[in-house]
Amino acid sequence: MTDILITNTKVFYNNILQPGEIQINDGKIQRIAKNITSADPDLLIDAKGALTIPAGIDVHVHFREPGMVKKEDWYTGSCSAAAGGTTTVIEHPNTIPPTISKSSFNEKLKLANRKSVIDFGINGGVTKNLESLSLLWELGVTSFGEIFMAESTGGLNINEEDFSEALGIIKELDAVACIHAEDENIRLENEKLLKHDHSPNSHSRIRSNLCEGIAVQNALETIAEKGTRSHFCHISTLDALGLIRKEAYVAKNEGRESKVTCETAPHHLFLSTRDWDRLGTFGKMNPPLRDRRNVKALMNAVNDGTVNAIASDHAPHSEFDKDLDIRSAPSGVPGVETLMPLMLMAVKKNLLPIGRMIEVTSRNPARIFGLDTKHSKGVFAEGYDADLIIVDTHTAAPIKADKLHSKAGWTPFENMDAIFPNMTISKGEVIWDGELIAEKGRGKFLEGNGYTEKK
Ligand SMILES: NC(=O)N[C@@H](CC(=O)O)C(=O)O
Ligand SMILES: [Zn+2]
Ligand SMILES: [Zn+2]
Repeated sequence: MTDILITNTKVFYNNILQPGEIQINDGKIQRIAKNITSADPDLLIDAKGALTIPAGIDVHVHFREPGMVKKEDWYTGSCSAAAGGTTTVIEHPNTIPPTISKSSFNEKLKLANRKSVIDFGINGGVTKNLESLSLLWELGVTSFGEIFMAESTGGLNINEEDFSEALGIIKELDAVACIHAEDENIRLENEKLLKHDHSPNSHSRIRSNLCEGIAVQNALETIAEKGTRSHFCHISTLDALGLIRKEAYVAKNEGRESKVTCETAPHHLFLSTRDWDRLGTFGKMNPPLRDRRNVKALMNAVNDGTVNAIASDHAPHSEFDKDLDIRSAPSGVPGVETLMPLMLMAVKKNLLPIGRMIEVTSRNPARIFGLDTKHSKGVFAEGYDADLIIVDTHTAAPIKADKLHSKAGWTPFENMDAIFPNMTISKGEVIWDGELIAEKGRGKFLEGNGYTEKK
């Protein structure tokens, strides 16, 4: 008995796009072949020539629960992901309370278990709680961070000494440190210099290219000293890319695997400082919008392998909260639902090949955080989770906030063309087909590598 058979589809398999059929059993991909005649499926999906590719794994989202459910919660955040073709997320710790202790972790886990419609990991926060990191690791956090080197939403930034000590502990645990790399001193200095300039784009100048570059450079020194596997969040500048590229090059020459990976966000790939006029304070995020030179370099870096993953940094804030002076408005933009649609659109525009898109939206995110080996995620092959989307690449349409499912109710990508999935399948279950058909709480917690069964 077969649960699902997808026919009349195209798959990216053995490095080429080709016609195929996919058989799904017990939530897993059972077979991928040209023709599967033996199956007797419960559900036959005729894709009518559309593409079937791995669903997104978004390793950087903020679902705001507990503490800020007016902005988002685990149900709306995960529904938003599902409707945009993402079936796995890793949620970051700057909630209220922040996820920095056993009790705050358990509180978040309970809420997520009750509400999430997709599978999820939870990251452990790193502040003054250095003595709690090993316990958080045993409780099952996916990785640590984002570790804030500078102030951002939630005020969890830490000083250099704690940063260095934290990386030492994370190395001992053999976990991954996710790093928000901006330099707090440079930020403060620039803020002082620009104290009379309250134009929205002053935010890009306060958190300058140098502000990110210096932070990445300092972090790389600590990483080299401690030997910690580290993942840079939302990289946005040429300067940072240069440093990360160099580290990868040196590692290769020395015949070792680099300990460093990085992600960039769709808002850094598809928006620029030109959008300040259109967006005003709604374009405020950390790190900030960059000029066209940086934006171009980022897409090149996605193609040449320097950028390993695309993650949304989904940071929902209400319109009411955003509608303030540039200094007072909170930083962050929603994006979990538009990540895959924008990346598919980029493929259509020949900005990157489909194979590379699949690598940066599912294969690499799974690999970096061990979701492939431990949880059968992010590999389009027999025996792996059937987390798939069916997309018709001819159906580009403008993004409209009122069609999205986040509580934010707005998007910085309004009216930009994107390709939304016709169908999202999570572990062999159709959870989106133009309508959400996912049961609240069906999503499963993906324990991290340090998880030890409670006795
Ligand atoms: N990116 C942002 O500007 N904001 C994020 C936090 C973060 O990722 O720094 C948020 O949680 O709002
Ligand atoms: Zn951040
Ligand atoms: Zn973030």
